[in-house]
This record gives sequence, C-alpha cells and structure tokens, in this order.
Amino acid sequence: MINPSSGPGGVCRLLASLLYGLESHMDSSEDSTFLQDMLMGNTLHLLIKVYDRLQKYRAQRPAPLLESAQGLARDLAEELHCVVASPETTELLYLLSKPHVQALLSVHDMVSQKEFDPQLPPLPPMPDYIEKEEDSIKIVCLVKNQEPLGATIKKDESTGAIVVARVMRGGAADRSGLIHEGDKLKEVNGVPMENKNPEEIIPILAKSEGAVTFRVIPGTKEEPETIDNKIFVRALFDYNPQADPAIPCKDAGLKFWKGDVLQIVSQEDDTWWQARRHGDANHRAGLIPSRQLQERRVTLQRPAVLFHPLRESMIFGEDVDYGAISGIHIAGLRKSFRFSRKDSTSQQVRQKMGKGHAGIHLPIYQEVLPYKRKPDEPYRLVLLTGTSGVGVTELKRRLLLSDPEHFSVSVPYTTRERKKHEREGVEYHFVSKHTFEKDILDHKFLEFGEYKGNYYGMSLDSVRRVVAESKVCLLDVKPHAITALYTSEFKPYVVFVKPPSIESLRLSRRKAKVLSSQNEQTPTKLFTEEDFQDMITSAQAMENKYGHLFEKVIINDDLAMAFTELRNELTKIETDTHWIPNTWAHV
Ligand SMILES: Nc1ncnc2c1ncn2[C@@H]1O[C@H](COP(=O)(O)OP(=O)(O)OP(=O)(O)O)[C@@H](O)[C@H]1O
Repeated sequence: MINPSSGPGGVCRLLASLLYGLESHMDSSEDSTFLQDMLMGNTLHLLIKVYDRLQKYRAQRPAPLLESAQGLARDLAEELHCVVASPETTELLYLLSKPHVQALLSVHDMVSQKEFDPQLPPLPPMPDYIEKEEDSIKIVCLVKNQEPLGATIKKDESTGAIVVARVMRGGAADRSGLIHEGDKLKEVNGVPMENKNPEEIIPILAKSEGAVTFRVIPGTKEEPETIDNKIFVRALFDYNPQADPAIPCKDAGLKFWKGDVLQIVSQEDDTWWQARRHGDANHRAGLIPSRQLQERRVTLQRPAVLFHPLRESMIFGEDVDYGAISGIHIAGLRKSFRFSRKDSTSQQVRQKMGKGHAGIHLPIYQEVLPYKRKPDEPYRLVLLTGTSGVGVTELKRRLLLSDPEHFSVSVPYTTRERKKHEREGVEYHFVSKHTFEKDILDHKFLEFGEYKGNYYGMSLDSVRRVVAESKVCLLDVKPHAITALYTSEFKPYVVFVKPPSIESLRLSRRKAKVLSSQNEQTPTKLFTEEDFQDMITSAQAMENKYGHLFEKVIINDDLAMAFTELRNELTKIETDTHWIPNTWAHV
C-alpha cells in the first residue's frame, strides 16, 4: 500500500526494497529487469509525485470546492481574468461581483450545507413472527424531541387492543403521516402493549425521546353508520378477478357473486371501479369492472367465463307454446294461474304485457337502497316463478295455508261459463268476451291466454285489490310478466323456484303427479325422465335470461325445507331492512 504521508521519497525507498526482496524469488533475469524498469522508472515516480501533490492540495482546501457555489464563482472569475477580454466575459465578471449575486450564492451555500433531516436510526429488523389474523404490520419509527406525540390512545373494550383514538392536527404523529386513527398499537420501543392500560402506556410514550419505534396494525377507519351519499349496487353477475385477463392486478380485484351488494367507493376510473362488499369484515376496497367495461363485455359476450351468454334457442319468448291455461282446483285452492306444461296441445298463448325491460337493459349492476317497510305501507308483492312442475303452486299453497289471514292470491278473469259451485270474485271474475277483449286493448292484463275458446287472464287491478287489503299478495307468473310489475307501486319480491339436480328430482318426485292435458280422462300423471330433463334445461334458460330480476333463488329439493326457507325469507323482508332498487324510492 502506498502511504502518502510518507512522501514520495519514502515510497521510492519502499519500491527499491520491495524489488530487492523479490529478486531471490524470481526465476528469470528477464522478469527481474522488467520489474526494475517498471518500479524504478521515472514515469511511476512522477505519477506518485502528482498523486502526493493532489492529496496535499485537497487537505489545504477548507471546503469541497465543487459543492460551494461561491467557490465555483471564484474559480470562474479567476479563469475569466486569464482569458482574452470580450464583452461577454466583462459582463459576466461584473455580474459575479455584484453584492446581491454574492449574497445569493452565499445563501445557497449556507442552505446546502445545513443538515435539515435528523439522522434516522437504522430500521429495526423485520419481526420473525406475524400473528395469523394480522394481514399487515407497520413498523413506524418516529424521531421526536421533547414535543409530545400528538395522539391519544384508548383501549378497545371488546378486543382489549390499544387503539389510536385521535391524531392531533399538526402534532408529531400527524406530521409524520404514518400514524392514524384506528391503528392498533402492538409494541412501543419493543414493549408489548398487550394487557396494558392507556395509563401505563402514556408514561412510556412521554419518556421516549429520539427514535420511538411503534409496531402497529393499520386500522380501518370505522365507517359511520349513515349511508347517505354512498352508492350501493346489487351485482347482477358473478365476477372472479382471478379469471379476468384484463384486470390490472388480479390480487387487487374483488370477487363477488350475483346478488351481492357492493358499495362503490370510487368511480374515478372509467374502466375499473373500486368497491367493497357490503357486510364484509374486510373494509379494503377492490377493483371491479365498471359498468361501461362490463357492458362492452356483455355486448361482445366475452370472455365466456365472466358472463354466460343466452342461447337463443332456449330463450322463453312470445312465440313459445306455453300450453294450456290451468284453472283447476286442488285441495280447495285454485291451481296456478300460469300457462302450464309444454305437453299440452292447446292454443298458443298471446302475450300482451311484459314486453321490454324494467329499466335494466344489461345485467350489470342495479343501484339499490336500504328499505324497511313502515307499518302503514303495503306489503311487497311476492312473485313466485319457476319452470313448469318445479313446485311453485305447491309452495304458494303451503304459504296460503300457513296464514290465510296474512297471505292471499289475486283472482283471475275468465270468459267461460260459471260452474254451479263457483262464486263471482272467489274462483274467478266472470266477464263477457267483449269486456275481456276491451280490457286486453286497455292493457289491463298482466298475462292472458285462450283455452278451449275461452279467455283467462290476470289483471293488475286484481293484484291491487289484494295489496289494498293489507295482505301479502302471492302471485305465480312466468318470468316475462315480472317486468310489468317491477315498479315502486308493487315492489315485487321475486322468488325463483329452482329444481335440484336430476338425481334429487328422481328421488323427491318419485310419487309426485303433474298435470297432463294430453289425456282428458287422467288429467294427472307421474313425472317422466323427459320432464325432469326439461325442468332443468328450462330453469337454466330462465335463470340466464331473467336471473337479474330474481331476488331470491330457492332450490326445491326437500319440499318442507324449501317452504321453511321461503317463509323465513318473507318474514325477513316484512320486518328487516333490506335492499330494493333505488328507482323504487322515487314514486
Ligand atoms: N319438493 C318436492 N318434492 C316432491 N314433490 C314435489 C315437490 N315440489 C312439488 N312437488 C310436487 O310436484 C308436482 C308439481 O308441483 P306444482 O304443481 O307445484 O308445480 P308448478 O311449478 O306449479 O307447475 P305448473 O306450472 O305446471 O303448475 C305436484 O304434485 C307437487 O306436489
């Protein structure tokens, strides 16, 4: 090693002795000559001298020249004095000599040399354990003087955790931007906060000066209970960010299912909104496709994993043969006024109502509001729908029997002759063909059809009459009729009765009988394998097309269980706060 303090002479002597010491180890005189030439040569000695001068020069300078603006200006002025004078150099020299330029340079040097940031202590090592329930720990190191921390703490009575209760504006904690209300303090300077009271912790904080290290679980700001100015939507499709190739970050996505209520927290981005699932313990917002993005996807019907496009051949439309109208009594109650099974050879059903959509054009998000029925308000209309034979009539029948004072059905209209035992307005409203046809033209019917030369139909007025009696009106309708009732007047609670798997159908419907209009002598028959298959296929098609209108899906496997589930759900919507489309709030 060259020691500059020993001076160039010392270095030369060192090189000479080094050469002498190495000679005995060298095999060839050629190597020895080469080393001697190199080490004792003038070039190396001159280089050592230059190096030595530079060291001395640097040691004499008071401050590093390049960091000082004044020094730079001085050097520049010296250089300018040596060059041939020109108007520019003269002007520059004049400017540099001006007192305010000098003052400016001096201020620059003063500021640049000042140490403003406190010396931060080294970060503490990462903890080698993280409790399971903690999804993130923050290690905050504050350097404070005698000033207080500027935050208050409290003990969370339910969890026992020490929580930052308040951060004072402008205080040390606030200025750091690292400690927030709701943060849980786990440790202060290595002292665990568990089982400590705020009174024990305050002196620890007060005493600490210099670097104070906090181990903190970032808190989630407690949301005030008010829902004003918040946007809630019901998701009308399933979404899995892991299966979405377009999302900017899969882990930042929010997975949700059709029917989930989401709070939209940001719509700033046109493509990706931020939302959290209502009722989730996790308050972290996640990315969801914006309405625009999802609409584009639905329109393009891709990617298939995110949206199940409708298969046209399976869509229930106005041209489908729904078969006969059933107006048959079962156990003293009228059989469903729905267009019945496909095995009928009867008339085509003409639809009048139910065309178009209830303001929901694409099943994306439906804006919703919390709703709780007031005692003087009418009950929500209960619409039961499902594929033929699935058990809609049976469930309605059980509801009526369970509480005839509370539940009721609307009375359909017919143009057929009244039978002896029938009473006007009980089984049917009996009207003339002329009146019925006039009512059709006046859009009075929700559904109507023709069977054996007679009209049958359900009018909106019939529904209104039940609602006006302060009863829960149960109505079983084909899904396309839902839209006509999807209004703030009726606030329909739409229940889709869904068949279970084909194996469960075979088991549960072993002895069940269905209507068969093929044989007048034996109007009922056992289910066939084809019936089960049809039920499942039709249910899937219905769900694909109208699923966005279904507020509740009940799988009718075990009848008693399906009934109990339905009954409980109806009680809930009568008594609890739940979500309804926000358009129903404005009458
Ligand atoms: N979960 C069930 N287990 C066993 N049998 C059932 C179940 N649900 C309904 N059934 C029976 O299946 C048959 C058809 O039910 P239901 O008449 O209620 O069907 P529906 O949906 O009203 O059909 P449609 O529109 O053709 O009248 C009935 O005999 C009924 O008792």
